[in-house]
Amino acid sequence: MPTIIMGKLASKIDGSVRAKAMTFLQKLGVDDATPGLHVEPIQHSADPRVRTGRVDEFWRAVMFRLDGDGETHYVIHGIWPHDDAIAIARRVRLKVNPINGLPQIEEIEPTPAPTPPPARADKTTKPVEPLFARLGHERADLVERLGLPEDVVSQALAASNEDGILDLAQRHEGWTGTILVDLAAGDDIDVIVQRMELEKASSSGDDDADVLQSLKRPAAALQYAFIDDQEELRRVIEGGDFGAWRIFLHPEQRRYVDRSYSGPFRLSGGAGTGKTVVLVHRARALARRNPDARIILTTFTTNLAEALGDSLSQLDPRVPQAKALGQPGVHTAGVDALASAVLRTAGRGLAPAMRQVLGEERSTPLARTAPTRWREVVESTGTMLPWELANETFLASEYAHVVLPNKVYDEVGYLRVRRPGRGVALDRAKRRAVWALVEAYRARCRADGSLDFAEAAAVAAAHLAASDTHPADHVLVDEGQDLSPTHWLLLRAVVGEHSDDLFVAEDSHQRIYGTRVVLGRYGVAIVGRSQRLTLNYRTTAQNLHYAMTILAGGQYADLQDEPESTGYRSARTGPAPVIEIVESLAEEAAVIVRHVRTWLDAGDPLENVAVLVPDRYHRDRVVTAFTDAGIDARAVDRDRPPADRVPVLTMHRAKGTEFPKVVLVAGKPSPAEMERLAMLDPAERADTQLRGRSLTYVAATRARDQLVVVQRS
Ligand SMILES: Nc1ncnc2c1ncn2[C@@H]1O[C@H](COP(=O)(O)OP(=O)(O)OP(=O)(O)O)[C@@H](O)[C@H]1O
Repeated sequence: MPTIIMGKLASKIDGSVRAKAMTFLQKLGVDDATPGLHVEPIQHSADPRVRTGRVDEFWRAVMFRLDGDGETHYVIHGIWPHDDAIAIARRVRLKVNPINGLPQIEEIEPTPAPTPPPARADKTTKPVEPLFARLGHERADLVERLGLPEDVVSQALAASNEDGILDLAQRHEGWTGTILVDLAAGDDIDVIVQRMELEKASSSGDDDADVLQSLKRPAAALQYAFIDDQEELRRVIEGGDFGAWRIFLHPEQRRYVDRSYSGPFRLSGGAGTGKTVVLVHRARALARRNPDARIILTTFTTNLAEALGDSLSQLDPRVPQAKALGQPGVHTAGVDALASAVLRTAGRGLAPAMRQVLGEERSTPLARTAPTRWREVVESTGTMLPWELANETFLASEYAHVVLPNKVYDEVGYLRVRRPGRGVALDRAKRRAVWALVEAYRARCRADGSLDFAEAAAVAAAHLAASDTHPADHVLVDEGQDLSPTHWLLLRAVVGEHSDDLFVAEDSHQRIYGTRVVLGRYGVAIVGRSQRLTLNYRTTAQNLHYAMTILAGGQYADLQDEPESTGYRSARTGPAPVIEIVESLAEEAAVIVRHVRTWLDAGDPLENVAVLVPDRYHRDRVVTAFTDAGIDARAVDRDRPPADRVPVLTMHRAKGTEFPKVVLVAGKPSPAEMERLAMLDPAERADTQLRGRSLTYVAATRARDQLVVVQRS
């Protein structure tokens, strides 16, 4: 039975021919002599291995037949109308690049590349030096060390700016385009050689076997996928460009998916760099390696966990998804739901853990304390603390970062405990006063029997640690920057300390909940096992530049307390973001409706367009404005974004989503918020402001192609 190797170009077939292409490839994968397929060589072709096949009376597939490893393989190059297909089949040749060992398609009479318009002679300005010259990239290195084709190098060396290079990269799929993007970002040649695992190919004397070998190299996976079975074939064809993440992984992504680590591993990377894609692939890889393994895929919220579960099913519906914690397969759940599952299973056995963490028991540990409880306590309890400490932001954070992780349950314990990284120093008197408020808080919780979210995770962690049972073999965490200390204690207790125990994806620029955490303080020792992704797959270079300006100047640190770097690049270009300044809420609504209507009139389906707003108040106003304008829109809360309406989401809810076109309402803090900020201690205030910027960054990076930002003057 021939093996099908799908090229990325071939996976982007015209929608009208998908079903027929599927039937053709299915039959080819069973027997290439099946009547009707007409798999035929082409006379006078540049490559004797080239074949065409009949998809229907109009469409033909262009392929290369390789007979290596004792089997027949077909590399599917693309599907075109009959005459085009014959012309293409005559001039293409599949070979191994002698410098970098990767598969390369050469065109004997290449279609002339569009020549950039000549720079207008302007005597007043100096001619712009091309980008690669400015970056110090030289022809010899590009050709002889990276293996880039001569004609591509000539065009790259002539490009005056990043846009020119990105345009060129978009015309060259696979390793060529990826290397061009890296070069435009200023990467060193050696770094690229190492990252892409480029290496001269040694010849075995059998050309077909050599090409097959090159197709198996990690960087070849950017462009070619070996199809295991019919189900996989269907997913590649139906997924088209949007499904590329399922099949064509970057060699770096592939490495993080497959590699084994001796302990916790951390993968950082900006918005849209494919962290979630790595996690989902890794969950599948772990499940395939050991079908009995109990794998947890977790994140901060239930909505995000649902999206992870959906992605896993899209990647591979055959991966067993475990319904409950502790079962074999992949169990996907929000981290607070995991805590609740541990508490539920423990039942009456929880009492010792509650006493250990809180010094007391709670009657209904499955009930969660109202989030307003700290405010009620501050408002109803007299205290000598200054207002910058007697507020819910400081107290909730002190409780979650110091009191609970250290299992402090009396004043003596609190007077002694270390408070690293808390920013605000507390003398003895202030500590006593803080503890009095903690006692008041606990008394109220005792009265209604509930645990708050941070307590629930702490108690669940203590219970597991005491029982010395680990309900998981591998834990994969997304949005790690948002998890609180007791979440980490819980995850550390859920899985034993062994290889591939914890794999954490995070982006400190996207921390929008809670206070910064340093993992090493909660038993998660990453040391030396940490890497970063930098290639943004989602956002155009223009939108990415805009999003990065939101972060400029902010002091961000990662989960290992190191300054977070940026240096992200995008492989796509598009229009510059549009910034609209408005003076009133009414004008804001009118501008939003106008942009959305323009997109819809141009043929965008409703679900391609999303509006992101600061809060629920704005959200409901925007939905009403759409309804008044006769546009179907829907406020998205706990449910998934609808398929047939314009979704309107708060920026918090937008985390983990993406849309081709986005209107972002940047908002302005309300007077009440300004007042709340002014009351905070300077360290807490700076952190709250940093989170605000992160929220806008998260929202701006949800746009794939076009972004409109609406700001109040
Ligand atoms: N190898 C790939 N080929 C094509 N598309 C990819 C690839 N990897 C990721 N993508 C696409 O890039 C987009 C961003 O990926 P993903 O959501 O994994 O990024 P992320 O780093 O988790 O982003 P965020 O932090 O913003 O949530 C998605 O549309 C995904 O399908």
